[in-house]
Order: sequence, then structure tokens, then C-alpha cells
Amino acid sequence: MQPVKVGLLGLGTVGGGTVNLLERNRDEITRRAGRPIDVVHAAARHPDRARTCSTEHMRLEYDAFAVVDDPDTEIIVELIGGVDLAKELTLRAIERGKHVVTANKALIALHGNEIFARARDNGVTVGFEAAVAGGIPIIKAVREGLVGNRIEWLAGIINGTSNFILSEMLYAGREFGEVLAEAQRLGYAEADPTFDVEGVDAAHKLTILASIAFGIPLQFDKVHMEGIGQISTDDVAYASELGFRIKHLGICRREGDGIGLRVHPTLLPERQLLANVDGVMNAVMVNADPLGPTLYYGAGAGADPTASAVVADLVDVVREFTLEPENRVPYLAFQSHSLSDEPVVGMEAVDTAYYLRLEAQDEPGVLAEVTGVLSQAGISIEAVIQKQPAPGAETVPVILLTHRVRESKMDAACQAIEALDAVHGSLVRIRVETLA
Ligand SMILES: NC(=O)C1=CN([C@@H]2O[C@H](COP(=O)(O)OP(=O)(O)OC[C@H]3O[C@@H](n4cnc5c(N)ncnc54)[C@H](O)[C@@H]3O)[C@@H](O)[C@H]2O)C=CC1
Ligand SMILES: N[C@@H](CC=O)C(=O)O
Ligand code: NA
Repeated sequence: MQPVKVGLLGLGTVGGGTVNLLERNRDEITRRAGRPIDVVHAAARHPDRARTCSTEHMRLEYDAFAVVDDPDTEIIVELIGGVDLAKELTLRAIERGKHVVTANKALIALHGNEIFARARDNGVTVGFEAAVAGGIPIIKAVREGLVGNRIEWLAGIINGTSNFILSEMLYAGREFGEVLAEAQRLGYAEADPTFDVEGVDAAHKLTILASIAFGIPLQFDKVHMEGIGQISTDDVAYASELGFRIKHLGICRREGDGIGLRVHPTLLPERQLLANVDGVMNAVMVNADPLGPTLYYGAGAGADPTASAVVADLVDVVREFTLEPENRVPYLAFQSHSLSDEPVVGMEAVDTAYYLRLEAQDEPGVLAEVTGVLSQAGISIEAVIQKQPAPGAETVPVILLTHRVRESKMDAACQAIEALDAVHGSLVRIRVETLA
């Protein structure tokens, strides 16, 4: 049986994991794909460096273009990360008539529309299962398994690094910076970890999920993006007192006349399955009609889980070798000529409940002033906690939970509360979702 010859770009965490997995499960993978899959040529920035995988049976060199141009390589696996060079290499591979597998969510979220069009023109396929939620086969599940459903909303923990940090802050009381450094050591974090903690990586993934769920073009610039940087251990503790956990979620949902796309920290009732997804684990909940809610859970980052998704795509590509291009599963689940122009709405049109924390003077009547602003704005309050002042402190922390409200109304109410003389500094606001 003639092996399928793969060219691999990047031998870091995921590249090394992919080589190891192809070796470890070679027999099973061959039985599933119908042919063995061999990495025959790979590019690495430091070809002589000690690696986590064997490079014995492959040509190894510095120049990634040489791997793409090698007439021997049939499939190119792009695992260098970044955007510009990755795009150039991907388009070049496509033009050379090669199939591409990538784990690069930034590349797909920003340039997927163009890449898929070029792949269609050239009759090749581009696999990107590893780009969203690591090892969880979420692209496959939504694109194929749920194909008979209308998707109402989708919400997920889709950045392993942020979830790892939040879990360690909650259960071990550890400091943000120390946990982030550990996530980097474990190979979970992006090359630039601000992508993880500022919500950029989750926004890349949500962009892809939203397109597949709703059949809209990839629109990264329309995602409302907040990271976990503003979450303090106090907020984690107060949320817990109220029966909630704080999770960083990506949410896309039909909102009024369009679709809302947002990633931000969110309070979730602690009994919810998603609230109990900890560490580097990811989970995506999809609410579809008529199926109802389904939940997809698994490791969202790291060498082995991500390699699992890369290899799944490789096998899919090999199985598709004999398929006519028009019979392949469409990239964004919907046929390319059937993508919709349904608008993505701004955050002001999104409805959500809120956790608010503020520092107020410890005087009678202050709480009534704050709740008065909310009730004047028609915002109902679900719970209020007023903490004891710290010794010597002029102010006390006040925590409020509200019912669902249009975000634009809440913006105005928060400004009015911050303008009260008795309220010091700015409010902390975290959205609350019950995902019902
Ligand atoms: N680490 C993870 O858990 C996951 C990573 N990803 C994505 O997978 C991709 C790779 O990520 P990691 O393996 O974690 O990164 P990494 O930094 O461990 O590996 C990237 C490797 O590519 C090499 N490289 C960079 N430019 C190159 C070039 N021009 N030619 C040859 N080699 C080059 C680097 O030296 C490095 O060894 C990224 O797009 C990332 O977003 C996706 C899912 C999970
Ligand atoms: N940095 C990412 C890696 C997987 O996509 C994460 O932490 O989730
Ligand atoms: Na995946």
C-alpha cells in the first residue's frame, strides 16, 4: 500500500504531537484511512534542536516553502502559527494542488473566506478541526452531525489557558501570572499569551463556530471581545457565595434581527455542566432545533489532544482523495453560494443578566440610591450583598445580580451609578448566563 506523503510545517508542541501520534497509532490510522500516512518532509526553525518526536524518517530543513514546493508532498500540515507567513504558505500549497490541514484559528478566522475560495478553485480541501476546542471534534459535530438542525445558540469554554488560570485561581488560590507561566510550560498558551488572556484566541474560535453554526461568512472583526484580565480573586469568591462560577465563554446566539458574537467572562450557575468544566478542558454547548442542547467536552489544548484533531483531518483528506470536490462537506457547513447576509449585531442589542460590584461609602441610603438607579432604568435586581468594610476602609463592596436586560440600558445605568457621589471608582460588571 502506497503511503500518503505529508509535508509538515512547524515541529513545536502540536507538530511534535502529530508526528508522535502518527507513529503511535500507525496501524489503527492506516486501517481507518486505507493507506499509511507518513511525514516525509518537515520544516523547523531550528532543524538541529532536540525534539519531542523522532525526525528519523523525514527530510528536515529550515525552509518551509521547500516543503510546500516538494513535488513529493501531497498534503501540507501547517503548524507554525502566526498569520502572514502561514497564509502565504497555505495559499501556495493550494495553488500547487495540495490539500492543507491546519490548527491555526487566527489564520482561518481572518483569512478563511479567501482560503476556502482558493481551495475550491483548485479542487483541494482544507481541514481545520484542531483550530477550535483542540481535540474535541466540534467542527465535525456541528458541520455534519447537526446538519438537520437549525442552531439557536452555541456557548463554550474555548480557551484552555484562560480556563486553566480561572480554575487554579478558584481552587488553589494561585496568582494569575504564576498560572499563566505554567500554561506556557505545558504548551497550552499561544506564542503570544495575550491572545489567550485578552480573549483574542477565543474570538478566533468563536468566529469559526458562528460561521459553521449559522452559515455566515467568517467575520472576526464583529466579535465583542473581553478577556479574563479584569477578574479578581474577590470576584471569584463573591460569585461563589452567590452560587455561581466565573467562566470565560464564547457565545453566539440569534439576537433580534441578527446574530450576536461575543467572548467575555461570564457567571454561570454552579450546578450547570459548563460551570464544572475545569483546567485545560474545553466544552461547547449547542442548542439546536429539534435536537435540543448537546454538550461536547474534552481537552482543548496541548500536544496530544490537538494532534488527535490534526490526524482526524488528515484521515478525512485521505478518504476524500477519491471524492469529486463538489461532493465534499462544505467548509462552513452550508454550501458556499448559500451563505447568508444575516447581520451580526453590536453588543448594545444583546440581552444578558449582570453581576455588578462597586465600592460605596458606608452610609445609610447609599444602597437605596444604587438600586434606585437600576429600578428607574427598569432593571430588576435578583440579589444584593453588602460586605463588611475592611478595617479602616471608607467604602464597602456591594455586589448585585440583575435580571436580563438589554446591554444598552445597562451601559446607561452603570454610568449613572458611577456618577453617584457615594460610589467610588468604576464598577466591575460581569455578564451572567443561565443558558436555558
Ligand atoms: N498548543 C496548543 O495546544 C494548540 C495550538 N494550536 C495552534 O497550532 C499552531 C502551532 O501551535 P504550537 O505547536 O503550540 O506552537 P509552537 O510555538 O510550539 O510551535 C510552532 C513551531 O513552528 C516553528 N516555526 C515558526 N515559524 C516557522 C517557519 N517559518 N518554518 C518552520 N518552522 C517554523 C517554531 O519554531 C515552533 O517550533 C498555532 O497556530 C496554534 O494556535 C491549536 C490548538 C491547540
Ligand atoms: N492557546 C489555546 C490553544 C488551543 O487552541 C488555548 O489555550 O486554548
Ligand atoms: Na476541534
